[in-house]
Amino acid sequence: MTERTGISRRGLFGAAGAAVATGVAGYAAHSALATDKSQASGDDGPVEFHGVHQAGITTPVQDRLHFAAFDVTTTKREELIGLLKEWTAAAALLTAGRDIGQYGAVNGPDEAPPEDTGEAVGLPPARLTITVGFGPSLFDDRFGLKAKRPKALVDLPHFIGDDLEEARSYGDIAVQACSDDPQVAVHAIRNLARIGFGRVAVRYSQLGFGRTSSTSRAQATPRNLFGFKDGTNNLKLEDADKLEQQLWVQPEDGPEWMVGGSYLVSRRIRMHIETWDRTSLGEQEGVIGRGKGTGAPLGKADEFDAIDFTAKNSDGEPKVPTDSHVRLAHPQFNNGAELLRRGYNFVDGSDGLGRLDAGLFFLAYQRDPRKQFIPIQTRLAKNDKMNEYIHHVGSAIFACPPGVQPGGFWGDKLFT
Ligand SMILES: C=CC1=C(C)c2cc3[nH]c(cc4nc(cc5[nH]c(cc1n2)c(C)c5CCC(=O)O)C(CCC(=O)O)=C4C)c(C)c3C=C
Ligand SMILES: [Fe+2]
Repeated sequence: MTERTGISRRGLFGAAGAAVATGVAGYAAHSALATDKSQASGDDGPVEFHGVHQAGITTPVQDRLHFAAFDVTTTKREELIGLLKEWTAAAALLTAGRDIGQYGAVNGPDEAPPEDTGEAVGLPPARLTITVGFGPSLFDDRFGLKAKRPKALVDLPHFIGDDLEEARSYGDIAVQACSDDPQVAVHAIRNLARIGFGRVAVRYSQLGFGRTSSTSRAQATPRNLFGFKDGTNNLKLEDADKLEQQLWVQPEDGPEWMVGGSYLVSRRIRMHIETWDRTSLGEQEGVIGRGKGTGAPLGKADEFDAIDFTAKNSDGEPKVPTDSHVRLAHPQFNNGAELLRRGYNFVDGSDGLGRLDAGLFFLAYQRDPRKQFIPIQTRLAKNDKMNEYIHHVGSAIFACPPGVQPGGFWGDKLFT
């Protein structure tokens, strides 16, 4: 497997490039870029790629997303394994803020296409994480993986109101690239797709421009396109015990190759923001079950106050309505089940009917979707008042293996 030989995008002009005579002028031009920090904001450093768990799950949610689902087009198991090895090597470089390949974007021979597409030259790592998952369809007969399919990797049932588009659903392999810089996230997916040419094809991809949750108490809670704080009662990386209970696959769960991994459910959810925007503030708050300004549970003052489901208004009705989103999704009414949500807002142009194609690309990680996403969504699909303003148009589920150890590759234990 390729070692970390890639060229630093910011210190592009050191020893590695000196041996290559071509493109010397290019070095100077990019060197100027490399010292220009104007494109960076906040902590623009790298996130460690290797570890017990994959990065990009509990990592404090970055601002931008490029998500892609791939269909595997080769039928050869060895080619699939080769691809995962190449992807892993490339991802270790990309997340470190380095060009991929030996020569990167601008140091290779004139006669060949550059190994790296180049649009991230001069940009910092911008906390890029790349997270991979395997869909149920990868465990069909093609690659001898049938017996290795985890029991928890179920085909999601049809939920009431589902209006799924095949072309925006499912997929053999998911790649979630998150970064604080949209160009860095897009560069990652583009280069992985390019490496995969002839072995995988992009089935669909989704850009997300604003995070809709926080996965750390150090992060402020962002707002979704309904204008509400989203992610208040999310699983947070500081809650180590809860993460073992609710997020990471445990040895007793099996299969062995998934221990330390997690299951990802993605849902492309259209939000009818034009209708929402004509709805009164009181109605909006009743739909969510929280105040729009503070994010506090109805009847409470602070965002992080506990929700009191027994509190009543003077008319005897619950302050947090029985059909409100937070009531129906709360662990108290779902057998204790929780999710680690790290979804993103999207606006993908308009729908031809005078409405924005806007919504939430919902991403939720969990230990077992049979006990978490499926029962929660079943409840929401039946009773959630929010259903008047949303509909689900894309859906997928993936088994995300544990983290990669140095010298290993994504899903290596699956293929042993
Ligand atoms: C099946 C799981 C969920 C889907 C699908 C979902 C869609 C969805 N949610 C919002 C906005 C908010 N959700 C909030 C809380 C919340 N949502 C879920 C699950 C799903 N949401 C859970 C488990 C929770 C936490 C409930 C709790 O424990 O209190 C909130 C409130 C703030 C917060 O706690 O995060 C908002 C706002 C939208 C707009 C949406 C689909 C478009
Ligand atoms: Fe929600």
